[in-house]
Amino acid sequence: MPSPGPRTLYDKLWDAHAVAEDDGETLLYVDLHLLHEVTSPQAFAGLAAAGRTVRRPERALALSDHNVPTMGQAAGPAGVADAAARAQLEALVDNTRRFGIENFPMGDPRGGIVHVVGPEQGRSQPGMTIVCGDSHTSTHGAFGALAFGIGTSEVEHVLATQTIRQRKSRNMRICVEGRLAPHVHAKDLALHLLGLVGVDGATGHVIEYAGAAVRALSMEGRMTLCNLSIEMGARAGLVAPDATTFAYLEGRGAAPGGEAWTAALARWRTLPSDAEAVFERELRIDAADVAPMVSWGTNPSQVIGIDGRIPDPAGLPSADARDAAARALAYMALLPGQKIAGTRLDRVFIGSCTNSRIEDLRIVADIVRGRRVAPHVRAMVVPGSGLVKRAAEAEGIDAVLRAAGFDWREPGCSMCVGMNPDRLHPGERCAATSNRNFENRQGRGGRTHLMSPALAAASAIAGGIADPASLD
Ligand SMILES: CC(C)[C@H](C(=O)O)[C@@H](O)C(=O)O
Ligand code: SF4
Repeated sequence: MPSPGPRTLYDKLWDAHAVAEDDGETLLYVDLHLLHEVTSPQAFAGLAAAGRTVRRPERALALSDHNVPTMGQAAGPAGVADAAARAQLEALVDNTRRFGIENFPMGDPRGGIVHVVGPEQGRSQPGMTIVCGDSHTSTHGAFGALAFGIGTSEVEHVLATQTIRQRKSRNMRICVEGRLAPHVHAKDLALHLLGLVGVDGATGHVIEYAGAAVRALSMEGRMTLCNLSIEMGARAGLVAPDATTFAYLEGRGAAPGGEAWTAALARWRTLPSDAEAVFERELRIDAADVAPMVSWGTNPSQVIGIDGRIPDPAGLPSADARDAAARALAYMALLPGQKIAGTRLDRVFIGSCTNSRIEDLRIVADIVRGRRVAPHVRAMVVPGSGLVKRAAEAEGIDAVLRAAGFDWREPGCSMCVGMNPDRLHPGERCAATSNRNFENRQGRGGRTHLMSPALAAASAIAGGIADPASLD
């Protein structure tokens, strides 16, 4: 049932996919179902046990990313030492073969992190509904697609029916006017917004990012921004499709070609929110107020600018916030009032579905070219896909990184999450370009500071948390 009157981008996506209503819930048609090895084995097992088939196998794509080691991938799943990881990787190969789903297995050059590969292959397109058993599915909203994470039982439901039950969220718009300063990137904007909105401040909402500073972002930047929407509690993040979106998609594998491209463009141009559309919540910020950001705590809203000092829990408004901050500081081994810049690091991790695309790696290479990683730091760069890796190698980025002392790895989630051999040791402090700094996430007792690739690169060189401007 189309909503009456002017509609937002979200309303339009919703209306175009609603196939039935029941008791306040809507059954939405799913255009693209992305799968990975961790949240799909039970779904396939359930499907097989019920004697069901996959309704539209051509609308699914499977990737192996969380469990894969980032060295020696050519050996395939059989070469994975951890038995549980190996079983999940092998199950994905078997299940996709059995049900006729396209799969880029471990070691396939087209493979990599699901949220990097979908867009790269041209599978993620404006106007679509996209789901995956993974919270950071919000990334694909950068294309003007309604993209959100689902649970394993829902993965089974989508496999069987190509639909998903949903309750409609409220519309929220974040307008970012003006221009980001030099060395300030989409990641800084996302962390800045997290600091303002909080980790559950956007619960029950779908956020549309708008304004001149968002329009000026590349597709890579928009993906980084939408990726972190889930950390604010939002159901999804969205950017209206425009010339930047179309230029990124034109000629990409699965993107429409010829007359279908012209028809798609005409359709996609109708998607942006109507001028009179109403958003239940609006937030406006000036891009010039966004500093290079760093997290100091154990959730991604606990952030400060690179020139800032660690906050004093005693100054926080509620008992809960004071307790959370005190606990975070104890875990992170940081003191109130301490400057964040200069905090000594053991490790640097550049990668993850937040920041492992070619543009991210170019930024890193530009900063570290001709410099050396500090001797006490172990730094690694993990491209988001095999194709990002190849593109970087064709540009000589790998050579620049290796010469600076970085480890250059094969694609995967890697040290974003401790599900593969790339982990922090207890007590190690790491600058990371990923999206979650939860306790023990990068390895038991590991301490994570979230930041942009630019800051992570500068920090690797300086040996402690550093502003790239300090190297200029
Ligand atoms: C393993 C997976 C279910 C999880 C997610 O949903 O986000 C992971 O990708 C993460 O980033 O924590
Ligand atoms: S890179 Fe990290 S955040 Fe992204 S899907 Fe993998 S584990 Fe999740």
